[in-house]
Amino acid sequence: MRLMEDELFPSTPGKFKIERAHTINRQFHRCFASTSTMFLWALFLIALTASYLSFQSFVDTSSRYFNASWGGMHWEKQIRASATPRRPGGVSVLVTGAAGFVGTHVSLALRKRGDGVVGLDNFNSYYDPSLKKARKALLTSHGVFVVEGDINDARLLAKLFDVVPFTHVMHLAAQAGVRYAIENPASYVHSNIAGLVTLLEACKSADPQPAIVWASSSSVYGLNEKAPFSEADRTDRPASLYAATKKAGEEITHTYNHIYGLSITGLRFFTVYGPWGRPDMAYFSFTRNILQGKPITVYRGKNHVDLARDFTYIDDIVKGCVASLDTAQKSTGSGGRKRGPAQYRIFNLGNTSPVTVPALVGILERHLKVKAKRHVVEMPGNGDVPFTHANISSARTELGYNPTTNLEAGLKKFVKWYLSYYGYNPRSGGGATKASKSL
Ligand SMILES: O=C(O)[C@H]1O[C@H](OP(=O)(O)OP(=O)(O)OC[C@H]2O[C@@H](n3ccc(=O)[nH]c3=O)[C@H](O)[C@@H]2O)[C@H](O)[C@@H](O)[C@H]1O
Repeated sequence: MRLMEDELFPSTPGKFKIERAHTINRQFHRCFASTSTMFLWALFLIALTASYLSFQSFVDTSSRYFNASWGGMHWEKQIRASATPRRPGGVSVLVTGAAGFVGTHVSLALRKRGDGVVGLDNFNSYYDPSLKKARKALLTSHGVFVVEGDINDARLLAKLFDVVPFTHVMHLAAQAGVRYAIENPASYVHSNIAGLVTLLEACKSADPQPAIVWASSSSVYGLNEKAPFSEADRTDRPASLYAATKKAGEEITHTYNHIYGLSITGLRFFTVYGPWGRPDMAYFSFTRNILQGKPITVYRGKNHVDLARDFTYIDDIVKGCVASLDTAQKSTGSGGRKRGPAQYRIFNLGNTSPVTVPALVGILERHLKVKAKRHVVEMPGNGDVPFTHANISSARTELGYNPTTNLEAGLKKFVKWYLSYYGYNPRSGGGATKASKSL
């Protein structure tokens, strides 16, 4: 085997060879010297890149910190102040979806009687976020602090429970709307399944564990034909993905109740309407179109049967929500472990008197004093059910729930609010022209 030395010092001695050997030797040292210089340069470049990257990450972290909509001592102080009850025996409630329709009303009702309330809302653009901002402004004016954040943000939830020992969670954040699920199915999984689980994980780990009251839906009855709908009826035939995610929510909350001892109350809301309502709902969009002289599409069921809903006025729903909070027993777990069986309830919150969609349009025409341009079409197969009708005897017995507002009276209040909020200008129905400060 030839050694490297043999290459440099060939076996036959001679001047040339010796000189050549010296030359090679010099080249070797030069080469070695340049390699070590390169090595130093490489080291220098690596160090430079590393300092640049760590500086970048420092800038990123700092800007995230400074741009974050939550966190910091001032923020924590605001959260604590908002969560502190102002009456003896008052409760401290985290309301998710607080800038939503039901969330705003429930938060205000709790605040007005002296409970501590902190709101959480992601202000997504499913419908006009300016309406959500106006609701937030209303809450702020009543001393309710609303955090801008998502129920999927586990860090934020952990922080909120770290700052405040909430006694209750009123979980109203959700992707609502029956027919929109055809367009954006993932949003239902994101909010109604993944978001719910993230919230329950935070609640289960919180110390103390809060009692949870949350919004299920009348839509879980799906293709049920037995009327009125009772809590014990079948709910395994949902007609829309929305309904399926709400039904899944009932199963998921049951699991957390069973494993971790979380106190759970699920409320099946029946087509809730009223002031500060949701623009995607029929009564709201019909009002806008009627005032703008645009046609409205009225769906009709099979064999020309009118569709009907057990429309429920917001004030009645709020009473049901508050009564649910008041009658909720404490969760039994701690440190993420169940210590005993916990309460699990499901209630219908409806009005018990279904009204057909054409009759709803008739009431709106009277209150608005404008005739609607009705465009009647067959109900598309996109998740709608022909009718809903609540049996509310359980809620009556256990919550003292007693709805008192019929559709005629409720829509009168809605129209009054609509005109005060959007103004009489028929072109302004899509955006706020003035924000009312009262309900
Ligand atoms: O109780 C619930 O669990 C749900 O209530 C609500 O759903 P729905 O009862 O479907 O209300 P909503 O859309 O106002 O349609 C009312 C009627 O108008 C008909 N309808 C609707 C739109 C239209 O353009 N034309 C029409 O005839 C339509 O066919 C229907 O017959 C909530 O949106 C939902 O989030 C959920 O909470």
